[in-house]
Amino acid sequence: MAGDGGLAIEARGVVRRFGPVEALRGLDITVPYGQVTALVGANGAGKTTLLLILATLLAPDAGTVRIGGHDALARPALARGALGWMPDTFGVYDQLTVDEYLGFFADAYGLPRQERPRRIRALLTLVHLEDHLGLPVHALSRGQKQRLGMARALVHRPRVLLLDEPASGLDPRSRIELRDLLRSLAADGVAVLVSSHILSELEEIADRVVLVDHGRTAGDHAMAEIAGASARVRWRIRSLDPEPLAAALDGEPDLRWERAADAAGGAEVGPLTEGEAAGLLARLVAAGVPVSGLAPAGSALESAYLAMTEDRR
Ligand SMILES: Nc1ncnc2c1ncn2[C@@H]1O[C@H](COP(=O)(O)OP(=O)(O)OP(=O)(O)O)[C@@H](O)[C@H]1O
Repeated sequence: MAGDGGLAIEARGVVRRFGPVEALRGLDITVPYGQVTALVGANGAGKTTLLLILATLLAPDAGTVRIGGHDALARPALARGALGWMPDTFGVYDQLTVDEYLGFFADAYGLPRQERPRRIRALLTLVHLEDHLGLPVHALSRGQKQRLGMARALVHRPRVLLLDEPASGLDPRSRIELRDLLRSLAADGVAVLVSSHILSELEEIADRVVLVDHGRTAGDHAMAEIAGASARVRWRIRSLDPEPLAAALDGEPDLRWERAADAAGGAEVGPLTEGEAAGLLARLVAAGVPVSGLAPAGSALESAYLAMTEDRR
């Protein structure tokens, strides 16, 4: 349970093959309670395979998996009771109404009958689908189905939440709401493990980032370490006149830079820390370059991801 200092997820040496493809090659991961942990990695790195194994929906060929303190391979039913799972594709049951759908899962998880209507209403309110009570699931848009999937994952108040690409079909407002929901679940002690390719969004949601590469864990970092002032990121510099900027950047020893591709002109430099960028800015201004802007280019997590995966391509 949350607060006992135990780990929500602890998987060691997980191997999974699909014929000749070794999707997971001895992967290790630990996920604490009360935090949002992001799972990132290239297409085919093994994220979905890992999430399916953690959700007890796919058996590994080797390794150990503990979910909420339960051995997920020996006692999958106990692990399932502790976890909520939101896959990247919405399942079947399209003919049910929204409340029948949630009622079905409430039944499956053994929620007391008298508690059910209140729980379903609370969940629909939580994901802003309260006006859709009684509507058939197939009448929902993709983003609305995704929000219903989130409600489904939370039906039994799990302490461990596994989400595969939860934001992919969501509009901007729903994304912000999802972010707030995940943060508040983590604040309540829930362990959230979320995979996504939208790194700029993960940067705002996650406390930790686990990088999966070719079926193994290739990095495990606190977000503060990646996105804090000491993190090295790329910077965009704008200048009223691009030529003196280019000349000054050419004169900087060891600086990596290239001209920015957009119409506004300017350059992209780095990766540099905030302090190094400030020093560069001071030198450019002192050299008379008409600098009109300096800002991080893209998200810090994107920069860190590119740096971490650079020599693995
Ligand atoms: N059912 C399957 N049958 C055969 N190969 C599979 C199966 N599922 C996954 N794989 C292979 O295992 C590897 C890992 O796939 P997985 O879906 O876990 O990657 P991913 O990191 O989730 O990728 P993406 O970011 O594209 O969703 C890939 O090479 C994939 O082709």
